Amino acid sequence: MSAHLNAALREGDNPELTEERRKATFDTRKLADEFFGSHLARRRREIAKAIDAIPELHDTKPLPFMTREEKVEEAARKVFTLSKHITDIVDLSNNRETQSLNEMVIGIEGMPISLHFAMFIPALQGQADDEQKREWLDRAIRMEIIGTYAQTELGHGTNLRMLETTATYDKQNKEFILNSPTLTSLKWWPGNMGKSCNYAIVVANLIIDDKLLGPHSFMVQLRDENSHETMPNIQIGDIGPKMAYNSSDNGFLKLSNLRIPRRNMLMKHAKVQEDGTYKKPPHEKLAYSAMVHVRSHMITQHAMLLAYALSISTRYSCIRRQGYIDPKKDEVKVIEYQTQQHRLFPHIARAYAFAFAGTESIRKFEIMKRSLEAGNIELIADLHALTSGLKAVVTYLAGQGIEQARQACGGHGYSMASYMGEIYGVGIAGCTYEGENLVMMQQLGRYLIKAVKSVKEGKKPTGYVAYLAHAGQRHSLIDCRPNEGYAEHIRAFEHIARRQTFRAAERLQKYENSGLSTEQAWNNCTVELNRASRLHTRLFIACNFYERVLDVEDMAVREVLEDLLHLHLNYELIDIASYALEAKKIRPNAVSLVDSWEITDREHRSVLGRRDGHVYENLFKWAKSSDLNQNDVLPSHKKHLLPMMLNARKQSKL
Ligand SMILES: CCCCCCCCCC/C=C\CCCCCCCC(=O)SCCNC(=O)CCNC(=O)[C@H](O)C(C)(C)COP(=O)(O)OP(=O)(O)OC[C@H]1O[C@@H](n2cnc3c(N)ncnc32)[C@H](O)[C@@H]1OP(=O)(O)O
Ligand SMILES: Cc1cc2nc3c(=O)[nH]c(=O)nc-3n(C[C@H](O)[C@H](O)[C@H](O)COP(=O)(O)OP(=O)(O)OC[C@H]3O[C@@H](n4cnc5c(N)ncnc54)[C@H](O)[C@@H]3O)c2cc1C
Repeated sequence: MSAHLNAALREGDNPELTEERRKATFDTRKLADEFFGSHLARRRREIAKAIDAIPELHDTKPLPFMTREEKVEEAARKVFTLSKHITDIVDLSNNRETQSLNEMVIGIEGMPISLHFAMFIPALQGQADDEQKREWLDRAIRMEIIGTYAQTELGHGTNLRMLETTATYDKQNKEFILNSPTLTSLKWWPGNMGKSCNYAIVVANLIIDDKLLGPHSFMVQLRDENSHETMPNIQIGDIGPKMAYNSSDNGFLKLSNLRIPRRNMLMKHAKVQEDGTYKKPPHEKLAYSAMVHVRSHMITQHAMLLAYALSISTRYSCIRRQGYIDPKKDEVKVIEYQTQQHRLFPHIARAYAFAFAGTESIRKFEIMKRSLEAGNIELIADLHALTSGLKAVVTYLAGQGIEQARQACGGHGYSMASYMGEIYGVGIAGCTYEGENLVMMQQLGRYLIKAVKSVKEGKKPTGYVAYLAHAGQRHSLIDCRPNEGYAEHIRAFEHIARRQTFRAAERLQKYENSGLSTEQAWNNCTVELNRASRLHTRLFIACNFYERVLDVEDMAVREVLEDLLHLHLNYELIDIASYALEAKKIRPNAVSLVDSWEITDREHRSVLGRRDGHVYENLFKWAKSSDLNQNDVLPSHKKHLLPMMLNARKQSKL
């Protein structure tokens, strides 16, 4: 491809990176159109340009140099500034546009209205009836109120049925009385609940006439809308610093006989009438809709976190020279080492595969939402199974990829100048929030076991589990002939996933037949079941990648995506680094593959990943700007260490 077509080439860049960009065999803008979808790719460029023109939206100093209070304040300042411009910059109803704006301006460390957009609004959209939407949703969208989603408790998060917060209906006053009866029932973790929010959707166990009716959602006002002071009968605060996400004020909440009107229970599906008559929802798990919404959006978000880490380390690997391959020649760029390529390229392939899978999970969510609006609950189970598996596999593998990308930067990767520490901390939080990964795997496991049962009954499951009905078709890697095409790889993949799912199902059956209770038998098989879920999900990701590549029209882009697909399928199948052949093919395009993610320097917040490749001079600038360098001798040193040493010296002279 002729060099002038490469959109990432600029005058004055580090020549090491320019040399890489000149090798590109495709147009990075066209690949960006595939990665994000052409609409979002264009909008991201427009959003980045709009932000460039508003200096108040730029970082005042690098986030790693800020204290927690400064970070919280910086995020609040930016949210306030954004609120004046936001509707000129993005379409607020478009989650991915709004999310891109958030990542570019505020970054990944959290901000005071993350949960407001991620869960409070989606929960209202999914669970409030029309009258309730008129009362709260419009105000929430205009950001007159800020809300969060308060479900997890100090003692329980995963097992929702054991939540201890209660909402007892008082027929006489037509009110619910909310209580946190024990220490372990305190709400714990909800994002932005500590300091920022004035409302929360609180998930509590509904009790009517002493009858426990399970978790339901209630609108609770936490703080006065004018003074922002905590409301009576409520105790609230921040839970303290975390591994990452420290711009966010995750909080605790204690409710003591708090009375709220009957109509504060979200009543689109389940309803409580004035006389206390309870009407069940059409599907028991509709109250979990906000979680499914986030899970379906987490996949693209984690693909992006992986892309951040890989573009930092791939660019850096092309300006970092260390050691020799031929001792008679100059030191080489570390990207030339076979091990470096094996460390990075399979994860680059995964970042593309995850982004495509994420686009598909969002599409499926939208389809389910529309069909639910038409009164059809059939797609809920399929979507729950799909998003449970994807959420667990992608967050875990993205975490692994980010950590490999950090290690690929050597010592400088450990400095926060690389920003890898924060990307990793934020990435792996996804393994825990929205359902602990190994637990979510079991949710998919239940679905797979049902599919196996239906196959055994002679039925033919459709959709993502259709391949389970092809039992008996043996196909191992050894049957794969070179150049037989990707379909062969997919069939081998299907064989492995199917074999594992049947193995888990047979083991479960064996334990059940042996007289164990269903639950005990299940627990004895969960390692096998989770393996099946993992393989099923990785198969889904691979198939989706394959189908996606078939749709690409631009031949140069299609060719490089096929190289990545080939690498992905081999890597996934063999579960070890790919063959040298694929590595060699990817090598010339490595920088352009990451340039195609079009991550701006502002968004990256990484000295190592700078687009212009001028890393070393900027690392030195970074070091000079450290707070600790503002004084030659630190005040704390004068206070503690110096007296200690002086004292020690005095003692030795005595
Ligand atoms: C100005 C600038 C603007 C910028 C805006 C920016 C936008 C912001 C972006 C912010 C970005 C990032 C934010 C990050 C957000 C992080 C948020 C984190 C929030 C949270 O973590 S909230 C809490 C989440 N908690 C959980 O996930 C709990 C996990 N547990 C469960 O989900 C459940 O307990 C369970 C494990 C699923 C088990 O449930 P249960 O015991 O009820 O059910 P069973 O296991 O017995 O199964 C019975 C039956 O039900 C089916 N089922 C279960 N769940 C569902 C479901 N959700 N949908 C459908 N069906 C479900 C299950 O499959 C069984 O079916 P079967 O009987 O087998 O047929
Ligand atoms: C950054 C962050 C943000 C969060 N934001 C929010 C928020 O906004 N709102 C909110 O309500 N919550 C929030 N949470 C809480 C989060 O949703 C929970 O922590 C999460 O769902 C995991 O639940 P847990 O902490 O109870 O884990 P636990 O269930 O205690 O997990 C501990 C271990 O037990 C295992 N385990 C548990 N149950 C089973 C089982 N049935 N079978 C096998 N193994 C099992 C798990 O696999 C894990 O290894 C947040 C958490 C984090 C980290």
